[in-house]
Amino acid sequence: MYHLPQLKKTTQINAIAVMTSGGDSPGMNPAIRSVTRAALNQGVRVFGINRGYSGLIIGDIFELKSRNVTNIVQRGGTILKSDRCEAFKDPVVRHQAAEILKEHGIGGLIVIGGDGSLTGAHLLFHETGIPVIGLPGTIDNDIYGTDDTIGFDTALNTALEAIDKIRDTAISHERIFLVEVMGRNSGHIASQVGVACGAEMIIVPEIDFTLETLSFTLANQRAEGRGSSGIIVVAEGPRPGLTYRLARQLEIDGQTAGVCILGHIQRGGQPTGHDRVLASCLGAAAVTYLLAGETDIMVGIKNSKITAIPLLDIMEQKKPLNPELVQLAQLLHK
Ligand SMILES: Nc1ncnc2c1ncn2[C@@H]1O[C@H](COP(=O)(O)OP(=O)(O)OP(=O)(O)O)[C@@H](O)[C@H]1O
Ligand SMILES: O=P(O)(O)OC[C@H]1O[C@](O)(CO)[C@@H](O)[C@@H]1O
Ligand SMILES: [Mg+2]
Repeated sequence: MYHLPQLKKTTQINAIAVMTSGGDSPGMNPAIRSVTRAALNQGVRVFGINRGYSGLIIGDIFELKSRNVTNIVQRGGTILKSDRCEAFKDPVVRHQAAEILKEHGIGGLIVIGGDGSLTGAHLLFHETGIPVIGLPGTIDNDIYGTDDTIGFDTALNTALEAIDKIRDTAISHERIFLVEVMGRNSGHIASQVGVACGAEMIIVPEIDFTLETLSFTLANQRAEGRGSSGIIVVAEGPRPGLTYRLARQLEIDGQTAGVCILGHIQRGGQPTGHDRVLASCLGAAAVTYLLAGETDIMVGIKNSKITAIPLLDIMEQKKPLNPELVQLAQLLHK
């Protein structure tokens, strides 16, 4: 069980805002609920910002009452909606956003999102002085400084449910399937999904490869007689179409493989119990930190403890992938 921070309210903040930004993730709703109710219980007003930074810069802001977050703890997606907002990368626009927050009397902002969203939050504080607290809300689990992110566990289980079904067909028809999971810049989903589904091979952007060597390795594994069917988990990576390119290479080399792109199914659905508890604890902790005068931090999990990590670290450092998982999957498949 996580222990919540025991800090007293030391600021004069009497209104805060909350938003979700970047790709949605299952667990954003319980996080919004927790932030809202934790603040209201301390006599602090709460404002919801629609569509992340896109809503902030046009003042799409409304007051959240306790009833607005009723019955959302179990719901996927985000009641506040989410977006990617190119305009927020402009410092002039960030200054305009700060003015809008001040006009509403908002003394602090809680941003639930991925590494990009938290970078935006850091810059907003750094340039305008608006206190910000980040919450790690992304299925990618690619945020430096936290072992876990809200939505990762649900996405992992959604992918596994799909892959277990694909494996039934793979076994029946003695076929190989290349299954693409999300992760444009990181292989955290792929590596954990790969181990958990018993994949024959895991392909991630953090580990260099060429299509030719992958195809060659697979051909060798086949030659060693490692079963007539198989699942290869591929992280989508930065260039769209990787999984199809790999299938084509296999075909050139005389092998055949089916392709399944899991896509946005991984971002939807009811959050797991794990993600609901994580979101509820981190949401309440974010409010505690903000009202105690902390700013420019993300509230995350390190070694099973709730921890505050400077947003600057998140912006400057990349979370390393544990290559042992990729090797373990291969070892366990032998
Ligand atoms: N360097 C930056 N400066 C200012 N704002 C940024 C910056 N990077 C990202 N943002 C803001 O955060 C938004 C979301 O970022 P991004 O698309 O990287 O997703 P994310 O938050 O990392 O979530 P995920 O990767 O889970 O989809 C961007 O559209 C932009 O509004
Ligand atoms: O289709 P969209 O919304 O751009 O999202 C795709 C990206 O978002 C993520 O799913 C994270 O939310 C990445 O893994 C993926 O590359
Ligand atoms: Mg990201």
